[in-house]
Amino acid sequence: MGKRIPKEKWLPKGVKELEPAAFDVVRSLENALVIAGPGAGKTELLAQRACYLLETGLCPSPKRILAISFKRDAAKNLADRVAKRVGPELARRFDSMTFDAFAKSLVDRFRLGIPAFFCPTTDYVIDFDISKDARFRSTMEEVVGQATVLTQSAIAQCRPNDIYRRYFIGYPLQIPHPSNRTFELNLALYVWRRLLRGSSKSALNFEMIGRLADLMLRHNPSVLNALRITYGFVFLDEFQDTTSIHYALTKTAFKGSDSILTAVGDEKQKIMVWAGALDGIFKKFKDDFAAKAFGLKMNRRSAPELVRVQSYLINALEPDSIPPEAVTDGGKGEGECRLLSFHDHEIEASYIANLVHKAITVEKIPARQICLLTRNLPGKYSATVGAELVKLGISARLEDQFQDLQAEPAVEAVMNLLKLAVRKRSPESWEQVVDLLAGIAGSSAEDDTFIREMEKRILAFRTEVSGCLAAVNSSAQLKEIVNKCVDFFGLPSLTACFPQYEQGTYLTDILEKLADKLFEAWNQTGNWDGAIKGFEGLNSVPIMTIHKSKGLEYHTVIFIGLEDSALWAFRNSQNEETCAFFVALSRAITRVMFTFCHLRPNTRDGRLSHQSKNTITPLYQVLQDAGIEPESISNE
Ligand SMILES: Nc1ncnc2c1ncn2[C@@H]1O[C@H](COP(=O)(O)OP(=O)(O)OP(=O)(O)O)[C@@H](O)[C@H]1O
Repeated sequence: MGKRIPKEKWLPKGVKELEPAAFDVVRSLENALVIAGPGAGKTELLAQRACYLLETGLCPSPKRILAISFKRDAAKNLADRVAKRVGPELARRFDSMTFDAFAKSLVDRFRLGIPAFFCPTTDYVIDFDISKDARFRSTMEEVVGQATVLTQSAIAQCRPNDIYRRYFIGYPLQIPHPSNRTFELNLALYVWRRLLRGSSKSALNFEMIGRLADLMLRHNPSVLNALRITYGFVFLDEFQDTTSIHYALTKTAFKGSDSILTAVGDEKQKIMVWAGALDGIFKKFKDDFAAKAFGLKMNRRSAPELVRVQSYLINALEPDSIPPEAVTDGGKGEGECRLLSFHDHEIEASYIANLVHKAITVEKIPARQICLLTRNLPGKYSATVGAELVKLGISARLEDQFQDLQAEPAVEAVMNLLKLAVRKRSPESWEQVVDLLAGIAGSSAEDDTFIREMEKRILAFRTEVSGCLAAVNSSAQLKEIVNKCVDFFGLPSLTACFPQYEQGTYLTDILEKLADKLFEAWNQTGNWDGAIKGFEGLNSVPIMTIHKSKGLEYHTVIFIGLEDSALWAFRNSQNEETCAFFVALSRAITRVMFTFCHLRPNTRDGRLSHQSKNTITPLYQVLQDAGIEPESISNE
């Protein structure tokens, strides 16, 4: 175990300095709310704070830190940053997960503490479609006749979305149910019951799981107490996107406790309103948790020119806010923002492909650092560019199929073993495998006897897997090897370390996906090293939606389709589409481009359609105010 660092001697890790306000938050022992713009270092601040609390002993064993993020890759990213800095032993007390994973872990571990009416079966299935209109209507129809009031005609009068919004999302579950139930509440309770008990396995979505976790905590003071004692510190990243369900759970879990909460967020990046992000969440948090507010003024991500352009948009979104300051000696260059206008998507594709090619071959920017962004439907918007890139020998891939998968700890564990089997040297994988084995054995990765024993095991296993990989010629065979890797750690041990794998078929599903994707990559490259790199996307240009790009950053960002039809929900300079545009703009470190095509295949039937930019004129206006004029690019 490393030595404790005295509080006054502790210094930030891996960065030269922190803004004074950020340093104050890192060392704060009261609830805090950090509101700051993109690239201000909010996530970094949380990572530093975790190091501070763990290394100085302010979060002493067995106390833990709970960090909640919105996306699995963001949670993993934060966990990795902390582990790298404090080492595996201290990092074991840093639990970084999504809200959904947190709620699910509570439901899975304390399922029997959920009052009987709402208690799901152990093997419940996750069903993302429950709330879809037609599906919810048919579940409503399935409860016809279960109570005298539940007649077909009465149910037909109810709108599925209203019932779902009011009683699945908006209504804190209660036991006993109020006696003066309205018809709608009655119906909703029967629908809950149907989903919980209608077949041998309950069907739940994550919103329902959030509600059940909240209910369980409200009914089990001992579990609530244990949770509060365990988590002395709680971090909430991307707090602007907190939904009513997430917030209710946060309040039930930690309001009035001794746990110290740190929330960080940016109202201008609020792009989850469609998913239920709460209005006025910062004020609610400040009031409910008596949190002290902090602001950060730097933008440490983007080059000065980009920070300058961003400040015009910030002014449109939040006229009263103070413009951010750029870091000028950050080695990012001056920065470049361009607005490109094309006659059609083919000219656009060839221009972008050439530009990406030049960036990779001449400027030596890694493909992974060049991101193609779209508002929605990235497969459709990037299809022509993708084909052009292939012609130039550049691989590009849709990240949505990989992002979550790669963030899974089981996938990381298996990939580390495969890397050891395929590559002569892979010190990072070696270290991570040893750390995981040490975690499983409850041993120390610095214990010599343990290390020697593990080395022998790993070396023998690596030889065995290496032989198996050489003989693979089907995805089924690869699945067997993947399972072998899981057995190497031991399934029960792995699930004990990562309780998310205890319930249902989740682990099997992700391991199957891993084997399929890896096999696909092997088919493309013909060798296992290439397949691993292909799976990890190390040599591919990532393609994703703005939502998937949250929290990420790239040297170059190319946003395809700054058009009315892509940003169809745009209403004014302060609505969610403007925030989405802001997120896109602020992902770039050095260079950002937005494209417009007069003719582009529409996303419904692929026919060429005329595109307009009338509704989103205010966005163009902001760019123009910043001095960014459209460049008309013709076919050369
Ligand atoms: N104190 C610092 N010194 C140097 N670099 C920093 C510092 N803080 C953050 N960074 C770097 O700046 C970039 C942005 O940091 P981070 O992702 O934490 O910002 P953020 O505020 O969470 O951004 P966003 O809200 O846009 O996702 C990262 O590359 C990070 O490593």
